[in-house]
Amino acid sequence: MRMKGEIVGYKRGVEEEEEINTEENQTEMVGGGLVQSKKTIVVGYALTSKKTKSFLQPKLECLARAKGILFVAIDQSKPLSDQGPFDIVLHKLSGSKWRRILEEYRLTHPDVTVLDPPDAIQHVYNRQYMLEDVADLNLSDSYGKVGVPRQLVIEKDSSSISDAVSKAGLRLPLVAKPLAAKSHELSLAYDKFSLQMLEPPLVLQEFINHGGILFKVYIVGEAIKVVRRFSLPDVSKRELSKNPGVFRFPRVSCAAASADEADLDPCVGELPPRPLLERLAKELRRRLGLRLFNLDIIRELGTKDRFYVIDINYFPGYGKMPEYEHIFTDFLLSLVKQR
Ligand SMILES: Nc1ncnc2c1ncn2[C@@H]1O[C@H](COP(=O)(O)OP(=O)(O)OP(=O)(O)O)[C@@H](O)[C@H]1O
Ligand SMILES: O=P(O)(O)O[C@H]1[C@H](OP(=O)(O)O)[C@@H](OP(=O)(O)O)[C@@H](O)[C@@H](O)[C@@H]1OP(=O)(O)O
Ligand SMILES: [Mg+2]
Ligand SMILES: [Mg+2]
Repeated sequence: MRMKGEIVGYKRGVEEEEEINTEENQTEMVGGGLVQSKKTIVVGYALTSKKTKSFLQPKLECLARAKGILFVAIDQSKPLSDQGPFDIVLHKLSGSKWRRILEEYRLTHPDVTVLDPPDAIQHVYNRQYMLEDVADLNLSDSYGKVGVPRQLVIEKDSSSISDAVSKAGLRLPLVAKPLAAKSHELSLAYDKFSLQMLEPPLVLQEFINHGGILFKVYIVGEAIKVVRRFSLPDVSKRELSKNPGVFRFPRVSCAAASADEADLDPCVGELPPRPLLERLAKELRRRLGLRLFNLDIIRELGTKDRFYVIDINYFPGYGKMPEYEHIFTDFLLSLVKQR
């Protein structure tokens, strides 16, 4: 058991350090310098080794330590309640066994913040439901309109896809995405005949021309950070008629380079209006019950303010988000303050 974990003797004056207003927070003068002893915030993490490497970079751990936050790896071979005690549990692991462990832990440790609830994460791991809340929200104000592309779920039977597409009135080209959001093999279908080559279960989504630029909107609690990435290029009517077939992309988004420094047509590269994103993020945080996620948003080509959310990812690659170490540590501190 951790005895009221404390960092003792930490010298103030580190630029990034912030005051933590907890009762345990004490300061005292020692040897002429202001030395602080305060409660350490212990964050247990259960992440894949890939995620640990990309997320838990030295710059994050260093700044966290300076702010009194300690990251501790969760040992999956031991009972969770025998570890810690944690103030926060950060996780992104798959499997029903892990989900059950976490659910039980949440019930027996209501004072620990589990980021995020397993059920809420499962909801966005299925592309059938992932965008439902965005569609229901139907956000439209003076800053713009946010929707989702029309889509159709195909559970099985590839021979029926063409009929289902006609019946639903979906327009080609269509993006075919595996139903499981953690699978990233995408296809672009240019003609109806080729649709039978696709392998269900999948969602078929209308492809929206967007000038080849995508906005990644990273959300960390109340904080929002937007970056530009290169995306799939537009498909012209001419191309559509001349190139029948299905084009497969093993992992489109992974290869997508940052477009923040690119010389872009302002009509394409201009970031979505901040107030619109603030409203969208606030609503989705509440409706999805998540605090750590990102949205892939595109602007329909030829429009100024018609946006589509095409993907939502739980605990995305924050290591690629500018200033993530500041944003993330501030967020962790705010969680403890709120309590
Ligand atoms: N409806 C659409 N219209 C236009 N382009 C799209 C559409 N859906 C997907 N794309 C393009 O395909 C890429 C991958 O799609 P999506 O983001 O849904 O896949 P993903 O594998 O879940 O990505 P990530 O790695 O972000 O989780 C997008 O980044 C975008 O370039
Ligand atoms: O690996 P990366 O750092 O690129 O992060 C990606 C992350 O992979 P990881 O969490 O498994 O590492 C993906 O998660 P899964 O779909 O596999 O759950 C997904 O969230 C992507 O959207 C992230 O890319 P980003 O959207 O931030 O560009
Ligand atoms: Mg994506
Ligand atoms: Mg995704």
